[in-house]
Amino acid sequence: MSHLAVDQVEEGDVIPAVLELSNVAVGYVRGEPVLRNVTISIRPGEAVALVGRNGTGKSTLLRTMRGFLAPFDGQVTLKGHPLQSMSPQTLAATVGFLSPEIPQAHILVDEVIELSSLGRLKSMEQLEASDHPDVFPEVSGFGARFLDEMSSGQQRKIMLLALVVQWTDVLLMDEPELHLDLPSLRELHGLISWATAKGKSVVLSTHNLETIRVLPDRLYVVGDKTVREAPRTEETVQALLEGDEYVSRA
Ligand SMILES: Nc1ncnc2c1ncn2[C@@H]1O[C@H](COP(=O)(O)OP(=O)(O)OP(=O)(O)O)[C@@H](O)[C@H]1O
Repeated sequence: MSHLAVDQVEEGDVIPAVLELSNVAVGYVRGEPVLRNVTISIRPGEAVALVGRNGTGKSTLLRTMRGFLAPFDGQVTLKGHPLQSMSPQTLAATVGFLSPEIPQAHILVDEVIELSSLGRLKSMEQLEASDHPDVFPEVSGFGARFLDEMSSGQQRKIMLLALVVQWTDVLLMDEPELHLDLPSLRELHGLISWATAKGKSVVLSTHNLETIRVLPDRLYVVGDKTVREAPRTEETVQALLEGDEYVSRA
């Protein structure tokens, strides 16, 4: 199934979802799902944020979207195909995943870029010379540095660039703001907007107020063992600040 490029879409067109969850129940112990009745549709070129209190299931949902966790019930489809039937190679080539943990690998940044881009780019220098999001300039000269000899924020920036160079249709980010300083938060938003402008879909979990207020096209609140879409309004933000899991529907 092919997808329309974002600039080919006209008003009234029905844009096929790139990633769909239908009535999904998922968790770690059968019979005790963390989430149930989850129905979500992610379209090309949109940024979607998952918000909600600690332990409600945002990471669980992202892991399900990446195929790391199989649903107990319901179905996840990627570009119209059941995700569970896809090969690990196809899945990895279609859905990228940024984990909140930083890999403690003694590996050069140039190697991270080369491995992540499957050899398309050999170095940070080649990344800089290619079509790329113009962000995080302070790590641009870090090609010959080791990942595990950098600060947490610097590592996070490299991993964000590594996610982008995978060139997947879907980018999943579990709390991408972790360790970033305040100016870098704006750059993260720039990186995500760059990706969505290229037709990529971004799904991220976040506890960051600025991200929630300015970034996502759509917002899903995770709570009460399920997921609800909510409008990106100040009213929703206030409800989230008060810990109200019954945030009104969009
Ligand atoms: N590997 C695991 N095995 C068993 N239970 C788990 C595992 N990982 C998470 N859980 C449980 O699943 C529930 C949801 O956890 P999850 O990490 O998805 O929450 P979250 O919304 O991402 O939280 P946070 O905002 O704190 O990152 C929690 O009750 C948690 O204890």
